[in-house]
Amino acid sequence: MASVSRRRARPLTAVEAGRGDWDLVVIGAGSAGLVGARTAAVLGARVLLIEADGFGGECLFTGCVPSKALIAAADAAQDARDAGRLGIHAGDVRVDFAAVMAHVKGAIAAIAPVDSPETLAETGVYTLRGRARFDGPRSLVVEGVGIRFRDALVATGSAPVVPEGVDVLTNETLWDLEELPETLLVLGGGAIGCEMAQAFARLGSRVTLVHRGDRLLPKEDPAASALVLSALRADGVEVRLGTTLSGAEREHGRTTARLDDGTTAVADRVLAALGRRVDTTGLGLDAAGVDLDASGAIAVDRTLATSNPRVRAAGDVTPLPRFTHTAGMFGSVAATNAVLGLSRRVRLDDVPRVTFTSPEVAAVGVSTADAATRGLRVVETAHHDLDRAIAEGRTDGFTRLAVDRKGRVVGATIVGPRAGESLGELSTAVSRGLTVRDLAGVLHAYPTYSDAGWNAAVRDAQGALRAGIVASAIRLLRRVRRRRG
Ligand SMILES: Cc1cc2nc3c(=O)[nH]c(=O)nc-3n(C[C@H](O)[C@H](O)[C@H](O)COP(=O)(O)OP(=O)(O)OC[C@H]3O[C@@H](n4cnc5c(N)ncnc54)[C@H](O)[C@@H]3O)c2cc1C
Ligand SMILES: NC(=O)c1ccc[n+]([C@@H]2O[C@H](COP(=O)([O-])OP(=O)(O)OC[C@H]3O[C@@H](n4cnc5c(N)ncnc54)[C@H](O)[C@@H]3O)[C@@H](O)[C@H]2O)c1
Repeated sequence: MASVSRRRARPLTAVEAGRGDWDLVVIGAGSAGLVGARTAAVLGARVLLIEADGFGGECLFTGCVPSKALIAAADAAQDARDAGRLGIHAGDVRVDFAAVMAHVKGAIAAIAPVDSPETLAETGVYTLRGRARFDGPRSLVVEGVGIRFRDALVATGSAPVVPEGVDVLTNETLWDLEELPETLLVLGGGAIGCEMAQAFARLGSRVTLVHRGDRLLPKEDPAASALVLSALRADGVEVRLGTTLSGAEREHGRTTARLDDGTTAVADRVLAALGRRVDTTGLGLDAAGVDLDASGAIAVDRTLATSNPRVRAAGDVTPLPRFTHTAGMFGSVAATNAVLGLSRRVRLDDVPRVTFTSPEVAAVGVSTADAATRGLRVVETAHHDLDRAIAEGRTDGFTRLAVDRKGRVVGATIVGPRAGESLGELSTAVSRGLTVRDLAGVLHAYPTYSDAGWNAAVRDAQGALRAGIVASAIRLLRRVRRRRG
């Protein structure tokens, strides 16, 4: 055992790292790698975390944090414009884009210290800045220095898909904008496309969104897609469905995009939100004996093992659901399995997801749209019937639960303000196999958006009282009570 790992954890040079005797080497300090490394350290392992760029990864620098900070500013602008509907007149709304971007950068700066090498050292994680490449099944190289490991966790993330030959912004470059584009063309109607199209429209850009599918957010309940489409159009976004980019020319600082339906769209800037690709070129996976799947992602089983039993993978580099919370949870499971020699499996049937449009779309488990084909029933509260939504004048939404034959909640979709906050309870229900009766029996504070799921559960539980053995028991008790006078 080399000298470094007996001392207190700290940032290392490659030469120092090369002298270590590592239980676990983690490649990539994004959500998966950070949580994986911290978990390993908590379990007492000698763990080295290697990062080529910024400790914090995509979520912190180019993903969740900047996008949600921008959305907060955009929503503030829209709330001010919209306040007239409640009798409040704020006057003309002026957007200071430089200040908005300063807020975005401030949010990143405020969170960054949590993921810094110094903070990681306090939790027992050694760190190394540099790009890692495997040169064998139990070894890798950073800056020409060989580092041996007992186990490794690959958490190197993904990159945006970009159309060939078109000058586009992506989530990696969007945050360098110094001026609000007067016109913006957004390609793709998934989470990034919808969130950013609405945010830029609310900040004052004229936005066109081009999506090849026939509905936005194709992974969600179609009723949610329809509400988001209406909301985007109400915010002034021109949404073109069922078409895609076939080519583009850039002249005089503007892009003319040709679409395959024969139309064109002209914009100052184009944002590509076309999904993700995994690029493991340069990672030496051949030398490590780690196989890829057909999409180019690292193939893993549910224990997050790769084809090399000493190498695990987690986060966007795998084909599993690509979110910060899955990256973190799966990174932790992979690290636990590596450090303790366990085979804990990750679950995919209770993964929650939230799209931060206005209204938000939050879902967990089985899609409520698939309920009928799976023999499930759907119980629902339309937000037109929800007192909190009525009080706020935000009734375009619903809360739907998919329920199996045993009464267990196996899926949910919520569309409405703060839907992501209401989802936690329904995620617990799906994850822990709770029934609608369990939910109905929990007192909920009034008036809240989480009332919607509760009300649906109460109605459903009351329905059950009118049938079968429970109804017979109730009738009997009623009769006995009457006889007693
Ligand atoms: C605009 C946008 C908004 C998003 N919003 C949300 C959201 O609201 N909620 C949500 O849950 N998810 C969101 N996501 C998804 C989320 O950001 C990702 O799923 C998550 O960050 C993936 O984490 P990761 O650890 O797998 O990869 P990453 O965070 O990409 O980390 C990989 C790290 O590996 C490093 N690396 C790569 N190769 C090497 C190498 N050879 N050697 C050393 N280091 C290397 C990289 O520099 C990087 O830091 C969003 C994504 C985008 C793009
Ligand atoms: N709130 C969140 O949790 C959140 C927010 C943003 C991003 N993310 C994650 O980031 C990742 C990337 O998001 P994304 O929105 O880029 O990907 P996505 O795969 O969710 O959506 C891309 C959409 O673009 C469409 N598309 C693809 N090629 C097209 C083309 N040539 N022309 C027109 N449309 C085309 C696809 O049909 C798809 O629906 C996802 O894994 C997502 O989960 C999550």
